[in-house]
Amino acid sequence: MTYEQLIDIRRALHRIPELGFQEYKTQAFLLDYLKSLPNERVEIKSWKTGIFVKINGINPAKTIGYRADIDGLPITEETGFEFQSEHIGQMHACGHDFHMTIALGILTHFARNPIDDDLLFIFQPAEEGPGGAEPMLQSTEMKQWKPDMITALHISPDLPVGSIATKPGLLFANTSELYVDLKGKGGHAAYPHTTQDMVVAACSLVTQLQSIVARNVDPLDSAVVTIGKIAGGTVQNIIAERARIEGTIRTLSVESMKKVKERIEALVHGVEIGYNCEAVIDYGAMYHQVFNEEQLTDEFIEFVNDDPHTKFILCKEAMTGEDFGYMLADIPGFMFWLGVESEYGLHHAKLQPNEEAIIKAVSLMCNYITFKANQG
Ligand SMILES: CC(=O)N[C@@H](CCC[C@H](N)C(=O)O)C(=O)O
Repeated sequence: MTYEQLIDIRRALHRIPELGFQEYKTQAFLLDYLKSLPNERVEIKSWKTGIFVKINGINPAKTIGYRADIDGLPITEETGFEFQSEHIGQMHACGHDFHMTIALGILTHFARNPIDDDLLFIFQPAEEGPGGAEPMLQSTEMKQWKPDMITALHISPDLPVGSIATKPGLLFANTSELYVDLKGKGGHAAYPHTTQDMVVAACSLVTQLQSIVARNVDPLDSAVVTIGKIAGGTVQNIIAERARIEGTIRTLSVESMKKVKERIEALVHGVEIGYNCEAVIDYGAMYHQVFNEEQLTDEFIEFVNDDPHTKFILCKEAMTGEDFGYMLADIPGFMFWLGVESEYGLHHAKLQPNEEAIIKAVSLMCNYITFKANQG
């Protein structure tokens, strides 16, 4: 595929971001493109709003897997691009338009130039939530076509174009969403003594939650408790009967996740008593940590280091979450960052990843997959 074709695909996908398990237009776009490929060796199976694509090898000894996530985020885009999102309130602000385009670029190369091994491309819905990797892993399609190794990339706005970063072992954190619904007794703004104000209770809870990382987690360990949304009340002169906070928890170990949740539960219970209200906690979706298999990752690092067009950066683990962690817990493989240098970061309305990174990633991964297939 040419540079221009890749850019056209990325921009077309960028226009139509959709939230988890609602990726209907995205799936239709991908299927349309896939059907245009030489079909002697290509098998396609839709799974919910995702897709499995198998490219049958000439003399397969193994199956190499490659996963791309396909969902967008509930953010109103502010890039001002001519190809800006057509879906108000939704944006590819985590680079999944890049991820899909790169996967299509690699896949197209091997559909036209088959190699010995079988290849499995996975276009996975709902990475941002509630999680598509785990159910896809359990699907009959995956059981039938299960790869022997698997890889995936994520764009990194912090790194320069032409660079790749990863590390063996732990790369991304364990995650859990967090929702707390508070219910008290609302009433007239002028009679607070007859009510239990859930705006005040929610604000107090958010402040108290900050003490968990500061005072309950070992400073040499790491954790994140972020509240991304707080909502409550109706108008300025009614005391709120209900409030809701929404957040996410990140830890580097399963034990720390357990401890952080215990502290959250204790603080929420304290708010129930202190503010005379009812509280319900829901942990929503939880993601397994991303843990890179050592041998394959070391080999990939060596491969990248030998590539004169790519700079390798050994990175630290990040508090990002990725449900690709479920696939890596079952199939040997690794994940890595792709440098796309953007002034604005992931999950920002002005994220502007540099498109030059797309063709570089396609070329690197075509070479890597060929190298793996040549190992027999
Ligand atoms: C790569 C990335 O940004 N992933 C998301 C995964 C979100 C998981 C879940 N919805 C949560 O918020 O816990 C991330 O925010 O790290």
